[in-house]
Amino acid sequence: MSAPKWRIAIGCDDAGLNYKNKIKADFQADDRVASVTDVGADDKTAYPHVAAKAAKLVASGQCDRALLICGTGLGVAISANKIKGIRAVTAHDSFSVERAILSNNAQVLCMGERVVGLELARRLAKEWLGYVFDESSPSAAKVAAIHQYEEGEGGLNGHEEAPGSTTLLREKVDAFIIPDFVSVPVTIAAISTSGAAGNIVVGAQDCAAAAEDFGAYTGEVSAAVLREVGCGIVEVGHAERRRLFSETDDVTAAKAAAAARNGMAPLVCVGEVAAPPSPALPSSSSAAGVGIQRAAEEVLRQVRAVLEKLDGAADVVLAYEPVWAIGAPQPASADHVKGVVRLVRESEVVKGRSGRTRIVYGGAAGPGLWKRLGGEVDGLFLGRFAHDPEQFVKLVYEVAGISYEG
Ligand SMILES: O=C[C@H](O)COP(=O)(O)O
Repeated sequence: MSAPKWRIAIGCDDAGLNYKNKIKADFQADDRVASVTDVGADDKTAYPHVAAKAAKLVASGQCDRALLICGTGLGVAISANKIKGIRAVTAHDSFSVERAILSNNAQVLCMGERVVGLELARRLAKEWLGYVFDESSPSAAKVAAIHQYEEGEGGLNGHEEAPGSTTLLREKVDAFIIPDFVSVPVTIAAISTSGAAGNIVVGAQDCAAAAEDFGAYTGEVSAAVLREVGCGIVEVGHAERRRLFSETDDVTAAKAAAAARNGMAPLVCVGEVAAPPSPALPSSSSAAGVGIQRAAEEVLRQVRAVLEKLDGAADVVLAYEPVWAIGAPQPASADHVKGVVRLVRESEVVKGRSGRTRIVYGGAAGPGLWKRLGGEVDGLFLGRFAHDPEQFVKLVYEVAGISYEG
């Protein structure tokens, strides 16, 4: 995955003003930092208010992390931790700063101007930018357990988790929702204050194709802006964009690159236009084999066009959506999907990447399909079946392999 660029909130009380200003200037000059939002204070604002303001920016997804300075680094941590979803720690040594991210995925680091020297504080803040929590590490389940307690769902006997808990779901499934542009901020806000906080990534259905993130592109919504409001994924090249808005593979590639350079996963839609000659026939039949081969050739042309222009280290999700199956009563046959996905996965353009490449299936995807696909795809891309919230939740359970008890 390409190195993230952090959107940082920074704040202090009157006892931390000097360090805050110095570290703020360091952040502004650091190319690992996308933005610095100074929540104050340079007056007598009491630390709880400053800390809560910064923590809320993180909880809402407007910032990725916060750095808070007061006299000891204690009051600001206590206050920030009162905001739901926030893990704030006080740390004044290199090891603790590292573990705050790698073990605890703490989004807020607090330091005390009366405790630590300025140069050490600056060095620790610099080191802090270099750590990224690994969601696949053993620490992820423990961080999820913290969240679970926050939700008042400590689990059976206060220690174990009930089957089907959100912690288990989170370990097994990466879920995302991509509403229309106007609904993106409200969706992010709703999720960040719900029991699903941290479990569902919000994204957008499109972004601008411009090579620059800022400029005179009236009416366009840039990937930079989407990242700023808290998006984590951007869909590009949906069949409707291609058909109704004449979007080419080049345009799709430019949009995918824009998403990736802004730290979001491009969700690249690809799929053959025409239905295979005999989709009902088993894959062993030559007609079905020809259908798979033809579809894979068309799909691979689209995949190559995007991946060849994308940073090989960027994470990407390929949504294989046969155009003829979108909005259809039934999805493509499992044999067809598996055959095409296999050929895409085995292609040089995919195998040669160092970033994670996940392939999901879309097009009338609904209940029962996941099992039929036998683990050969990495997920489902839901359309109509996700419009009903209960159905969506049921399908997430189905993919997680956990029984749904409603
Ligand atoms: O954007 C969603 C997909 O195109 C699939 O839609 P669908 O599941 O309703 O066929």
